[in-house]
Amino acid sequence: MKMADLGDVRLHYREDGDPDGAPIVFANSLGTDLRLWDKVVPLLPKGLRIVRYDKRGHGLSSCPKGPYSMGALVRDVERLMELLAIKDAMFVGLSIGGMIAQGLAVKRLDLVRAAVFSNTGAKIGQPAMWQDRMEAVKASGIEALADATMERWFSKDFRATPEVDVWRNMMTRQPQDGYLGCSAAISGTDFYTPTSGLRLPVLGIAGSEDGSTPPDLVRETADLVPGSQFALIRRVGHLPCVEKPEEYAGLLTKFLRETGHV
Ligand SMILES: O=C(O)CC1=CCC(=O)O1
Repeated sequence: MKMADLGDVRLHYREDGDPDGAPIVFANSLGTDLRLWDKVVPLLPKGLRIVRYDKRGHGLSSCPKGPYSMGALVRDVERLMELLAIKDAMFVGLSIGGMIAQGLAVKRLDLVRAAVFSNTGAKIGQPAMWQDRMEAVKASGIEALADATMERWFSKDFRATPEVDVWRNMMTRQPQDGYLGCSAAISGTDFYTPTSGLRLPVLGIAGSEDGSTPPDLVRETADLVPGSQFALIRRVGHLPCVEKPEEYAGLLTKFLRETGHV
């Protein structure tokens, strides 16, 4: 376990693979921590430097007082990558992690050589929806959102398995202030214009049963970047890396090869 002290925040991160290999950085979604990628990491090609981290207010990272801005979330990973001397990475971001990927690529193309916009959007939901969600959490805790969230995160088949409780517990055990802080950041983000200016290899990944960022939104977001690719994983919800890790890792491996990372 490693902790990066970035001044106003301490980020928990983990490195796997070859420290001298081509870097791939993973950013996870609202209500999850870096274990989101546990099933995918062992399926990636050997020889990569694999870095994942808990964004502020999540997992084992510190939880500064909110609300957070998307700019702060982007700055956190920018500073983490600088600290770890990582450049030219493949950046894989899921949901809010995919927003962080867009923001980081816009700001620091030297850090991001290629990006995966997984189950994300240039804009996710409407401010009124996020306001309702934040009020429900303030009134009754994250638990109040858990049942509806599992329906967005997972397909019907997966929800019938006992594993769904693992992810439900992960969500409900995130710090409430971290969940609220990141919700505020999503609510305030509209990347349509900046993402349209990006010029780098992009792969959009969507889940056919994603109740949070439906395939059309992911495709529309990837399409903002000329030459981007799009892949649909069938019979999965918002977290395809959990439901179909082999297919997900297969898409990443193909993209890593095409972009010269392996
Ligand atoms: O909770 C959800 O609906 C899923 C989600 C939206 C943004 C994010 O990061 O996760």
